[in-house]
Amino acid sequence: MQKAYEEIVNSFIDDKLGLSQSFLSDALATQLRENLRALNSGERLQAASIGNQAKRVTDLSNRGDKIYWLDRSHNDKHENLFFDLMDEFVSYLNSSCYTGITGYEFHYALYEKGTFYKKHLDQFQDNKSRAFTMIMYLNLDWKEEDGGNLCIFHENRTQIINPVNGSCVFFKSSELEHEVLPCNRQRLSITGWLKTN
Ligand SMILES: O=C(O)CCC(=O)C(=O)O
Ligand SMILES: [Fe+2]
Repeated sequence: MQKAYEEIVNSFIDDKLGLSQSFLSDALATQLRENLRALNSGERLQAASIGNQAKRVTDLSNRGDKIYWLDRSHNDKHENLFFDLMDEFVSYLNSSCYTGITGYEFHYALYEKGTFYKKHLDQFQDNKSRAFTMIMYLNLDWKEEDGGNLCIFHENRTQIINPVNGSCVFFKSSELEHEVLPCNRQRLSITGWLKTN
């Protein structure tokens, strides 16, 4: 995994946007995709909200994905393998880049056809604990006509990311505004935040 971690850190240093095309193994991506599909079939996903605590509201004009928080207490073998990978990545970041990450949170996200997430920043105004955003994609054979690109708004250009299976993006949650364009087919991912105190 060291190579994927280095790819992320090097592209983050160069460009504020860490990127690896092969962060999740095919086997783990397949298992997580199956988990997410099963949760969706069992109607376990919830409409995502915007805002924090008391200000939390569902607002489909801004955000149409459905989510489910991962947790080690689910005792799901594949979720736990995912957390093992995140623990390893956080140790790598803290030891090689002194990032001081003390926690994290991750949710599955499913965008049905026609849904999107308008331009936003991931850090809440009243809580700065989200230091880095990570997004990992679980979509096989994603094509241009499927839409659903992640647009990253840099100072003077927009970077377009395809939500390709196993790939990962990583950026500072307070820094880069971003948007998910409308999807023309179901779009699956895991999104999370690495936190500092
Ligand atoms: O799925 C993506 O590409 C981005 C998701 C996102 O911006 C978020 O959940 O905050
Ligand atoms: Fe976001």
